[in-house]
Amino acid sequence: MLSRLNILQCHVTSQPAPENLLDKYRKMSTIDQKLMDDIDYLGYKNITEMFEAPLKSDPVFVKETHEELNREQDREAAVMKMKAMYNHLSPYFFEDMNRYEEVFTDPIKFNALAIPLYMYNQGVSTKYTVNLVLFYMTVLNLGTAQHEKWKESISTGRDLGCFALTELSHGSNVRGIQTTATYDQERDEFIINTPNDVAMKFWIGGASKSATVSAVFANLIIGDKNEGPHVFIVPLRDKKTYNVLPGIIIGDCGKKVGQDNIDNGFILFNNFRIPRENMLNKMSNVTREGKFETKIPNPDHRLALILGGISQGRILIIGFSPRIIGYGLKIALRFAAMRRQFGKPGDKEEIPLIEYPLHQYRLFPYLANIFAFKLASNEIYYNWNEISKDLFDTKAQQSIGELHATISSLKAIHSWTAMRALQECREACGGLGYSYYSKLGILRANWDVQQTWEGDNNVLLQQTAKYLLDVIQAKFKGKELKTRWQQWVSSEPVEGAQNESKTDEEFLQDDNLLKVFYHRSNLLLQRSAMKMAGKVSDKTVHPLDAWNDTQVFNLHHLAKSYGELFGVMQFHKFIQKLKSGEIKTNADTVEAMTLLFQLHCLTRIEADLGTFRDGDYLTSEHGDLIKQTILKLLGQVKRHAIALVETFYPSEELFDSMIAPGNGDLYGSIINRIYYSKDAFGKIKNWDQCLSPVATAPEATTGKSKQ
Ligand SMILES: Cc1cc2nc3c(=O)[nH]c(=O)nc-3n(C[C@H](O)[C@H](O)[C@H](O)COP(=O)(O)OP(=O)(O)OC[C@H]3O[C@@H](n4cnc5c(N)ncnc54)[C@H](O)[C@@H]3O)c2cc1C
Repeated sequence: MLSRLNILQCHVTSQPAPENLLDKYRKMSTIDQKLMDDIDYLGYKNITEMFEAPLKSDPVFVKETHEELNREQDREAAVMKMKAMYNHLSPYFFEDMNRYEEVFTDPIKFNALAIPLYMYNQGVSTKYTVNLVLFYMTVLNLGTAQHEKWKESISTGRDLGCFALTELSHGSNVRGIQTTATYDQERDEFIINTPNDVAMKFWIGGASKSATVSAVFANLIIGDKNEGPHVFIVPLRDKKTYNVLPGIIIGDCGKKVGQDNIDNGFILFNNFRIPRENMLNKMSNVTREGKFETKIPNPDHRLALILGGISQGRILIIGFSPRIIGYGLKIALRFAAMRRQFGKPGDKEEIPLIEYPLHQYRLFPYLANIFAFKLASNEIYYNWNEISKDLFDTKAQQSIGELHATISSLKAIHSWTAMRALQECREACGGLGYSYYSKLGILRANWDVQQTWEGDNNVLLQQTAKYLLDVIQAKFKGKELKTRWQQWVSSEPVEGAQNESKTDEEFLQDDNLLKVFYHRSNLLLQRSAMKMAGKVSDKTVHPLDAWNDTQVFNLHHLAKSYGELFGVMQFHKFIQKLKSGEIKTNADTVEAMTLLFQLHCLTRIEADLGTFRDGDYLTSEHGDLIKQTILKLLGQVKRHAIALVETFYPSEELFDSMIAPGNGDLYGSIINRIYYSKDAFGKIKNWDQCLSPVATAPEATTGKSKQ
């Protein structure tokens, strides 16, 4: 067998050194890194830097595309990496034990903390967040002083936590779960039980191999009364032997299509006993005498609050979506700058992909999305602390409801868009995008589940729609609701209204573009409300059927439009501050942001032109103007595209893609990586069986065939 060395010696580089196209495009614009950092880290870049240091220095964190592990090794590695991160971070946290709460309850700080691990490997980061956000935060939000020891054992790494809500037969419908926690007054214990196979806890991250303790959702049973789902801390494994405790069965959910380094498991409880103190009892409590006490008497409201307390996972998805799009785009746009295909006859060089309007149209709108999404998530992060401190205050339920409805819509819009963006980036890099070493496939496969967990997107949008209907109904009744973000809701009929701009210039004004989005959301909200009212007034129609029958083309569309409107509102606010000089930056950055704002609005309008044309709010001339302007904007954005993506996380040292090297040597990077990949020059293991004749093959006739 020819050794790698022989091959490399035989290899002759005959290509002249190509022009460094990446550098050429990079130098076309100067983007203000400080402003980009302000948007990204909201003043806490020092936290991000502290948490990325181990990724650069500890050899356990080799670059993802340089590892080719089987499933068990991959899972083992994920736990070890998580533990390594714990160890590296411990000095920061243990210097002041309040830091855990401070960082985990503040999404701005938590976002800054989580970015490095998340961009390094989504699976490792998930392991970390299941333990520290889902388990720890559940105890923090729903527990009391008696549960402090669990917070301590998780934060010191003496326990690994998991979060067990979903069952095999119930995910979105949490009320439908069947696991029970029955109070046994005689022994002052709860008996946790899985009544049948389909009620087994399923998909539980970390359960199958590593978690020692779980926050379990179960129906609280006292006597013969079911008080609905509550949360209980249930130990799972003996910490000396790591064996599953008697009375519990745990297994693995099998291979997944992404994040397969997480050991998702199923759990069955066979009358497993826990002390009464293990019930998280901030909202409801069971006394020694077996009396149920609750601060929130309405069981639906109670469950909503229990679930509301764990929305941190959702707000992380909202914030990570633009960052993952940024990673994908950094790969795809650098590639587009370096990769040439086709050219005019007689031209010496072929054309770089980034010059093609079609390529620009596929990728640049996602560049615009990034800013709309980052600004939208920042608005949520800023408001979260103030609103969530009243999470369990019944008087603050209007603002909690608004926050929840907005988060629900943004989680859906952002995670869906990120999924489409990663797919487009993959395709935009052609066959080389399909290579594992491009990293695009890894990002996409790992991202996919974000659309489903932390609340399925389509189900979450129903909650947004429900809130918006409540707002307009209150308006119709003349009630003034105190809202933060719903000033756009109008009870004046908008059906049949036309956009008021008189000229093309007026149409393209920032304020007018924002109005276009206001109009769409009002139109969809008023139509949905009318349709619902019509159905509900028909007493033969069950309210649930009325609700479901109003989803398609109405409520679902409305909830999505609100998420888009929210992003446009935040982007608009930001642009006004840039233009007025309230935010100071250089001319290139102002130009880039202004172009992207317009591109964002116009491509979103173009994608839903049918709705805007409905009732002639926009005319066909508007449609033409929008398309022509998009084309013009694409050409203008090109000059900023590479400079922009290069401001995004991660830095060069941690950036991991064979097809987007920062030095501009695309083909050198690919050849180098492929030549040195495992088994690049070997032959198939059972090669002798490849050529063994199939059982019924006739005798070899080579050389004897008739001519
Ligand atoms: C990799 C992975 C890890 C996970 N980790 C955990 C974990 O650690 N802990 C945990 O508790 N759970 C976990 N989950 C479970 C996850 O939260 C659920 O999968 C999610 O809530 C969706 O529930 P489901 O799978 O039962 O889907 P379903 O609720 O069955 O939904 C299936 C489809 O039906 C649609 N649908 C449902 N209801 C309606 C309706 N009323 N109207 C219209 N359409 C509807 C949904 O939009 C969806 O497309 C994990 C899941 C995965 C895949």
